[in-house]
Order: sequence, then structure tokens, then C-alpha cells
Amino acid sequence: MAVPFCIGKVIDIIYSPSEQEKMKEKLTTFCQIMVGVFIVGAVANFGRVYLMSVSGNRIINRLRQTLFSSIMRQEMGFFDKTKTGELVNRLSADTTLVGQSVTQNISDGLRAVAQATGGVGMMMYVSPKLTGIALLIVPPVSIMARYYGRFLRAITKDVQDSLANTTQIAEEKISNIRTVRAFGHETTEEDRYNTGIKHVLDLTYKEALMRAMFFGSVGLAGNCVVLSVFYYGGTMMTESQISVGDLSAFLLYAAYIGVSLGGMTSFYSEMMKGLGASTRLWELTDRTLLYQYMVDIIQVVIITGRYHPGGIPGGGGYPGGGLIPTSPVIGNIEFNDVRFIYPSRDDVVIFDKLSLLVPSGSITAVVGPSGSGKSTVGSLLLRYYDPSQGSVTLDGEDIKKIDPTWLRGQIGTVSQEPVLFSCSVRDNIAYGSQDPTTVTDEEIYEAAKKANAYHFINSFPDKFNTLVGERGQTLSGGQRQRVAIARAILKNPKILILDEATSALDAESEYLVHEALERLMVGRTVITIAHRLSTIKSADQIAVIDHGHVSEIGSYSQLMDIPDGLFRKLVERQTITVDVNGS
Ligand SMILES: Nc1ncnc2c1ncn2[C@@H]1O[C@H](COP(=O)(O)OP(=O)(O)OP(=O)(O)O)[C@@H](O)[C@H]1O
Repeated sequence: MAVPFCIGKVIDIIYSPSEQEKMKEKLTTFCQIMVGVFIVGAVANFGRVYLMSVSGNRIINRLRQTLFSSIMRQEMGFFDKTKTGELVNRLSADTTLVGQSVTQNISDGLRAVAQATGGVGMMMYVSPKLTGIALLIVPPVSIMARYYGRFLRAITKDVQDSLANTTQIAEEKISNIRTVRAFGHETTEEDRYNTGIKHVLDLTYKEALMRAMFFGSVGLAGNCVVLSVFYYGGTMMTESQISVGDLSAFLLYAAYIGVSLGGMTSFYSEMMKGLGASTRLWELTDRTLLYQYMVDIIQVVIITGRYHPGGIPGGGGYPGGGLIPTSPVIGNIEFNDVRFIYPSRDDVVIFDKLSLLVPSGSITAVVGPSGSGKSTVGSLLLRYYDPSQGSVTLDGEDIKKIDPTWLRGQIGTVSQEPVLFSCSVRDNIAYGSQDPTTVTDEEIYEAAKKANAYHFINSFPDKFNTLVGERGQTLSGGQRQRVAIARAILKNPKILILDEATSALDAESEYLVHEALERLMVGRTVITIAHRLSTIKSADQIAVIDHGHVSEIGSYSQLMDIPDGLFRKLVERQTITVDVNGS
């Protein structure tokens, strides 16, 4: 801010009637001062750019961490409603936009504000009268900025929402490219994506129009002010109210302010964009951090009568907190008059007064028509969801009171379509352990052997280091199942939930999977959602779920003896599959 002042002084020195030597001396002093000012300015600029970039990037980093950890802690109902692509977009695009607002923008904006404030101060010092004229720009620009800011904030929110939508389309279709291709819908999907992107483009056209109008108007207002200053300043100089040096300095300050006004305008618009984009981010982070946290804490206090500082139960999906039973798990599970409705579909009652006792160490086969709620039994036991009425108990303790992480640590699952992560076979098996980094190779091999997976893994060129591709798609269905079984074996849980694959594996694969499962089931409490007659026959009890409750329960022969029984009908209709070997 010293530069225009110094230049003004230099001009006055040049125009002042004094001796040449004295003038030279004064000039040298001023130039020396200016060199000093430039050096200080350069160092300050370096510090500003470097520190603001570093701190800004740290803010983005922290924002991403908070958002991801918030997503990880949401309840299952949230994931039923929210799409993956949208969340990925929030994590990448929205955080970047908010990040840009705080990095580059705050730094440039603060600089512009400081420059404008300093400039006005210096102008006041040089000529209060002319400053009064220059400041006439403030009211119209403020009014415009207010409306423009509101508009920009709203439209940025819309743009980010639309972008999240299109990312969602892309993510879903890319990750399921096989299905898209099998149905020959590549062009349909392209069109759908293009429609989404076109919507984003249309919104940005609107934004561009407003932005152009705003910038144009502010520029015009600025130029009018400069013109007025020229006019009045010129008049004042002819009347000797101001020196030529002061007028030059004043005009330079006005130019400085013009530049910083431009900076402030883009600072303001980027800030509004950042605020628009951040709306959804805060919604997501606050959802857990405040609302869910409070709800869960209150829930724990009501249920357990105690306050658990880390105590956020897992009905909300939140890991950690709740009671950790000190006695070893026996494995008695009981569903008592459970009523359950999925949060994302609140008009359909899935269970009403469902009661089921699963004794420790026994195998219970859950059967029933498709959509009757067999898999939901497992979801309730894992506390992905909580019943709205009734309770699920483990060894007599309501699982709502128990620390969900601990609870899930006692339960192993092998689902119909086991999901593997896109890492090595080894890492996928090690994922079964509470701390995958401490698992030894021997433990991995042992688990793979028990799961009948050792030989096929060793036949791969990279053996246990073979990468399985996204969701394990480079493995066959039977191989995926056996890796999932190895993972469950490594976990060594007291309780097992098996969701039998409905799609038939070939005889060899079927045999190997079946044998591995039999080995896995020994000495554990097992709930198996069974589709094959052989699994059902080997169960200690069979529970038939129909119309939201257990309609029949007993052994295979007991249920087959019920003349008009549902189980008998299911077997006769061959809804339950007879295995390849005829059992
Ligand atoms: N996350 C969810 N949100 C809303 N409704 C759901 C959800 N998951 C399942 N449902 C519904 O709940 C009902 C029971 O589903 P569930 O998967 O438990 O049935 P199932 O007996 O295991 O079916 P299948 O034998 O066909 O696998 C179905 O009507 C299903 O549409």
C-alpha cells in the first residue's frame, strides 16, 4: 500500500522547484525505501501463498476424514436410501469445491479486503473529499452482491446435487457393466448420463449469465467512480486544492481498489459457491455428529440406565459403546415378539410378533417363501436394524444393550453373494480378523485349507497374493464362497449366519463348499437361511417364516407330517432344491 504513496511523493519531488542535487538525493532515498517495501512484500506474499495452501489442504483433508467417518457411522436405513455414487461425489467434488473456497479463495479474498481497506484509508489521508466520491460505489455494489450471493449459493447447491445424481448413475452402471452389457443397454445408459450432465450444464449456463451480469455491473460501477474521481480530482487540481503527486497517488489507490474490488467479487462468489456445496456436507456430518449422537446416547441411557461416554449403540450403525459381556458367549439366541418395519419402506410390516428360540450349539434352518423375511432375521441379529417392538436376546441379554462392535465380533456371516474387496486373496481372508495386520501366513493357510480353498488359491500364479478384482469378480462363484468361508473361519465366531446360495454351483464346487461349511458349523450356533433339502434335513430345527411370524417349527419329519403345512408345500413345490446327489 506504500507504493502509490511513494510514487505520488516522487512525482511531487520531480515537479517541486528545488536543486537538482537535492532532488536526486530525495529520489534515491525513496527508491531505497521502495526496494525495502518490495522485499518485505515478496516475503509476505510467499508466506501468504504457502501457509494458506498448506492450511487449506489440511482443511480439505480433515473435511474428507470427517465426512468419511460420518458415512461409516450411519445407520443401515441411511444406506438403503442414499446412493453410493452420491456419497462418492460428496467426498470428492463437494469437498474439493469447499476446499478451494478455503484455500485459494480465503487467501486472495483477505488480501483483496486488506488492500481495499488500506487503500480507502490512504485515500482518506490523501483527500477525504475525493474519497467520499469514490465510496459512492459501495451501496449499489453491496445490494447487487447480496442478491447475487443468494442466487449463487442456491444454484451451486443444485449443481452439486445434479452432479451427485449423475455420478450416481455413472458409478452404478460402471460397477455393473456386465449387466448393462448383457441387456445391451450401453446406449440407453449413455443417454441417461448425458441427460443428467445436460441438466448440470443448463444450471451452469444460468450461473454464468448471473456471474457475467454481476461482474459486468461491478466493473461498470468501478469505472464510473474512476471517471468521477478524474473529473473532480482534475477540477480540484486546477483550483490548487490538491497537488499533482497527491492526485496521482489517489488515482493509483483507486486503481488498486478497483483491482481488489475484482478480487473481492470473485472471492465473494467463490465463497457463496463453497457455502452452497458445503450445505450437503454439513447435513451429512451433522447427521451423525449431533442428531444421531444425541439420539443414540439418550437411547443407551434409557435402555441401560447408564451413561456411556463413547456409548453409541449400533442400531444406528455406530460402532463402539454399549455393554461388553464379561462372561464367555454361550450362544443362546431368542427373538421375542419382534415387530419390524424397514425404515426405508415404512408401510410394509416385515415381522409381527415373530418369536424364535435358537439354542446354543444348534443348527436352525430358516425357510419360507421368497420375501418372507429370512435374511431379515440375520440383519436383526447383527443389529443392522433394530426391531420397533419386542427384542432379540443373546444369552438372555437384549442385544440393544450390547456394544454392537463386540456383538458383530461374535457373529460370522457367509452370504449368498459374498462380497470380496479388490485386494489380494490373503487380505480378503485376513479381513475376518479383528486386526488384519497381525494375522500370520500360517493362520491364513490353515483357514484356507479348512475352507477347501487352499488348492485353488495355490494354483494361481501369484497364489495368496492374487488380486481378486472389484468385488472379487475374477473368481468363480464357488471360489468366492470358499474365500468367504475361510474369512469366517479366521474370525472364529460363536454364532454363524449362513445365507445359502440359491444359484446352483456345479457338483464339484457344491461339494467343496458344502464340506467347508459343515466344518465351519461345528461347535457353533448356526442360523442358516436354507434353500437345499440336504441342509434343511441336517438342521436340528426348521423354522418356517410366513406372514411376518414363525408359522411352523420342528424337525424335518415333524414338519412333513403336518398335512396342509407350508413346509410340506414348499418341499412338494420344489421351492426347496433337491441337491445334485439326490438328497
Ligand atoms: N433394505 C431393505 N429396505 C426395505 N425393504 C427391504 C430391505 N431388504 C428387504 N426388504 C424387504 O423385506 C422383505 C423381506 O426381505 P428378505 O430379504 O428378508 O426376504 P427373504 O425371505 O430372505 O427373501 P429371499 O428368499 O427371496 O432371499 C421383502 O419384501 C423385501 O422386499
